[in-house]
Amino acid sequence: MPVSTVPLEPVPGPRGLPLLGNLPAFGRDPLGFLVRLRDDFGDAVTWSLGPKRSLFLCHPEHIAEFLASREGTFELLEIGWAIKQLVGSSLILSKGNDWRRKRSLVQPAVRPRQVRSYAAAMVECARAAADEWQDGDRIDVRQQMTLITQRIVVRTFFGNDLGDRASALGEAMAEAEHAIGAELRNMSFFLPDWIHTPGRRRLLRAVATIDAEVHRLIRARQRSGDTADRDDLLSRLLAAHDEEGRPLTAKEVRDEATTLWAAGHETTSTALTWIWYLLSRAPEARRRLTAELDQVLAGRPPDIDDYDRLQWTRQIVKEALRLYPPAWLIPAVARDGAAIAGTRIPAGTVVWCSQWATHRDPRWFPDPTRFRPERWDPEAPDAGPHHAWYPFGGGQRACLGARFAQVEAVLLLATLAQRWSLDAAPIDPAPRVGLLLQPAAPVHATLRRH
Ligand code: HEM
Repeated sequence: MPVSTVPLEPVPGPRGLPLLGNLPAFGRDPLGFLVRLRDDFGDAVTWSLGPKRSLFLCHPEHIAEFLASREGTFELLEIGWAIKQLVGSSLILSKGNDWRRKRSLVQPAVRPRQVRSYAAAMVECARAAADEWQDGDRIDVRQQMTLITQRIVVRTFFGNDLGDRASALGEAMAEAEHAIGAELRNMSFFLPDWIHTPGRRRLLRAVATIDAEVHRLIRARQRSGDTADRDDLLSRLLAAHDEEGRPLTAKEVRDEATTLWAAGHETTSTALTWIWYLLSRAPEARRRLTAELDQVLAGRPPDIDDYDRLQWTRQIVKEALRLYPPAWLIPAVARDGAAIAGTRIPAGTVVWCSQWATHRDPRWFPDPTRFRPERWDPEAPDAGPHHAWYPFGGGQRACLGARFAQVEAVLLLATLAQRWSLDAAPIDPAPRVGLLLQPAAPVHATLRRH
């Protein structure tokens, strides 16, 4: 585990209200609040979220050490009833040995070799969408990107088994995600579990549809017994065995597949929405993108071997993930013995770091609010220490789908930008805060065929 060489000297942050602490200020403008903590107080700021003592970390070395120690001296912050309904007891909510077992069983389904086998489906789904577009059409970018990432999930996770049930499952998933987002935004996660608001009832109905569909697919696969011959994610999960030879149960397979779906498609479609928005305002970056696609692909569709060759395309994705990281906050609760840079953190303290605050820190990224993919040029990098960029988190609990997501974003951008130019209308660049950082208003773009 990396141990920080930068001393940790926590200082008190802004004064808060009795009982509520800084919760109202945080609730009003979470992103602005965190940036003010960083600018006005420094690298390690204590503040309070209701009665809970919190510590906000801003220095990349402290953040790296914090992320790396989470499976030892920190534990997950409980995030409530709604997410549990969707993901059950999946690895994302598990701890200790249970988490280790599940992570090791799920990992093979998304490791780089496996992602290679999903790449063709990613490109096909993007091409199918690009075929449906018409010159001059005005599209809702997020809606279109979500449609494509949903199709990719359906294909790469379940093969072609879903048939015409794909849209029912997709709609149920979208409904469940919407209900969870609303629960977080309305702060209803503070309500006791037994209170079923209309939003919670909608969530339960959507989850019932998801359960029925996914269990139907699992039973069909188990009956046909052909998981070894198939390359989709569901087959990989059904074929996985732990060290003692135990497979995942059907319920565990359902929980992990649903988690990967939920964790994996809206994050990527959000990232792509920001990418198109940023490219619309960066003509030089677009020109370089077109030139790279012409030179590397010469009119043919991209494949997985192009991923490494599409250097500028990857830089665009990386820079967009810096400026608008879909996941923007990582909390964990200190246990006995927690320490960072040798300084003890009292048990029960909620420790936070925020990709938004670190990625926009001028010490690590000069001119931090500007979209400059060239800062990632391999010959002349102009970006801070390695850990100053962490859209996928870090340490043992780092995003399991980071490779999947990056390959998907690069191949989708290449496939679509090869044929289409998107001119997005300006919107307020400040994002809307929810589980993910979304554009505050729909991003509408006019399509122009190359
Ligand atoms: C741009 C897209 C994505 C972003 C920005 C993103 C970001 C993140 C972040 C920040 C975490 C928490 C990491 C930590 O606590 O250190 C995470 C966890 C996770 N992500 Fe992603 N993710 C993306 C795409 C995906 C995809 C495509 C999948 C699956 C196919 C996925 C599956 C997961 C899982 C399973 C976890 C939980 C890991 C664990 O607790 O052990 N993510 N992701």
